[in-house]
Amino acid sequence: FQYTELVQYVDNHTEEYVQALREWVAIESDSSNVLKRPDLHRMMETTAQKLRLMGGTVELVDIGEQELPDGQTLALPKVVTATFGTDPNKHTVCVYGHVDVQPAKLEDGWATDPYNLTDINGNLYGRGASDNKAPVLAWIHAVEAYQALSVELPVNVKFVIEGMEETGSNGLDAMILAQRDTFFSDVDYIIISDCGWISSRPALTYGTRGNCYFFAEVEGPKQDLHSGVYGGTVIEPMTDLIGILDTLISPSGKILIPGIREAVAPLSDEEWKMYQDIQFDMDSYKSKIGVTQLMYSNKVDLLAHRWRYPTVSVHGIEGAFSDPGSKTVIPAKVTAKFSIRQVPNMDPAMVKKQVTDYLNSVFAKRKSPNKLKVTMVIGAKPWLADTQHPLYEAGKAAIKRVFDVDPDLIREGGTIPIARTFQDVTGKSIIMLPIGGFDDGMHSQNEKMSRYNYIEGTKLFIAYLNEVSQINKTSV
Ligand SMILES: C[C@H](N)C(=O)N[C@@H](Cc1c[nH]cn1)C(=O)O
Ligand SMILES: [Zn+2]
Ligand SMILES: [Zn+2]
Repeated sequence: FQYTELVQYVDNHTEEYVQALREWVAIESDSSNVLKRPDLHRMMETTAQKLRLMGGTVELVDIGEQELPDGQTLALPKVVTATFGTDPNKHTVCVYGHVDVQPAKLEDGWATDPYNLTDINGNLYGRGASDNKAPVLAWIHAVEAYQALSVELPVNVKFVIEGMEETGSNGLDAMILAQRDTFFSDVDYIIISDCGWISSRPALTYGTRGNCYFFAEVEGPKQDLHSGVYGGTVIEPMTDLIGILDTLISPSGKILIPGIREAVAPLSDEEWKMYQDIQFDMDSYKSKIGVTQLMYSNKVDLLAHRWRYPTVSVHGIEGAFSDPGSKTVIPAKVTAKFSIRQVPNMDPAMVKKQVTDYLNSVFAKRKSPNKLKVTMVIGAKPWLADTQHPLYEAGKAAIKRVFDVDPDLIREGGTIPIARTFQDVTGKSIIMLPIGGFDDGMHSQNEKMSRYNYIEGTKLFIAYLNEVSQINKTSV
């Protein structure tokens, strides 16, 4: 294994890698904004072209259309698949990633233009830098380094890169099912690098939470009304909506929807011990996010509620007045967006019923003439891996080689909607091998990827491919 030469190659091409990330970040591939759909299509084509230029067998797979809330349809971004090597004597890994991003606007409070990658003290700031463009590029560059030095790839490498992850991976489940016996038939392992470390120590991730995302719409008068002229005479949709939202979770974080907490798998002694052993500084966590108090004051409770208990988050209210200034209006129709992170043994179909029944019953008690409509727009299941699997041993060995430390074994509080589908449909084992930093600010203002994590992460992927090739085919 020519590790030294490969690492040298990476170090010599750092500026090209940063430039590649700059070009990708410049594409506003926001999957939640229908107006940005042409940019998202361009992002998928750009990704495919990079892989084509490397000589991969590349396809842009049409996954159909998405239906919008107003009944119109919109073409989904195609999924990029690529294959490098088909040697039946080698393992085949499939690297999954996404190149769509969360929304970002300078006026949200970014210090720099979110779509112009900006290097400040070795940190590369830009929307999607960490989530998930740099990790996808790092994987591509890892394969490219082998090719450039004419070092034979130790495993066959496939890629599945999608453009709808941030809105629930619409269309990807069906594509995986359709290609289970073709593209995925020779895949041995799936690797995902779409999460971050928990500290400055590298980590391996063995679980993600799922997510059930809801819209709750309350509709009243036929148009917005002057609050001075009509206030006090109409039953306001916003008051109804805030009233029912306030019944979802208590101030101390207890979910009030009947049946939700009962479904959660209990914390085992072994888990408690694992969390206890993780080095995690509560004070630096607090100072990083700018709060003086957290929901829990001890490490185990905090990590458990971050990773393996459900939570309710309220994200926004469509139709509500939210601009600067002091408009005096009664909005006629408002739609709350909230989500409930899912953990074993919750079931999204059950959660949909529990939430809908509960909100309807709470709303009925208000005896309001307004109309409530509850819909679940995403129902992603949680995912959990067996950390005893050789994939994790390979991960530990690769991290030891590159960083000379033992990794943290962690879970991810966020959701990678497709992880569970990969597991259930293909039956293959999955590992999450993150390279994002603990303070990258994914989904937030000033998201960044450090040069260090990007470049050392590329080396980690190079080393990992070699470690996976050492897994004994008969031992798994
Ligand atoms: C962890 C991953 N990088 C991510 O950010 N996933 C999103 C996916 C999602 C879930 N519901 C809607 N989108 C997330 O966890 O928010
Ligand atoms: Zn992501
Ligand atoms: Zn994300």
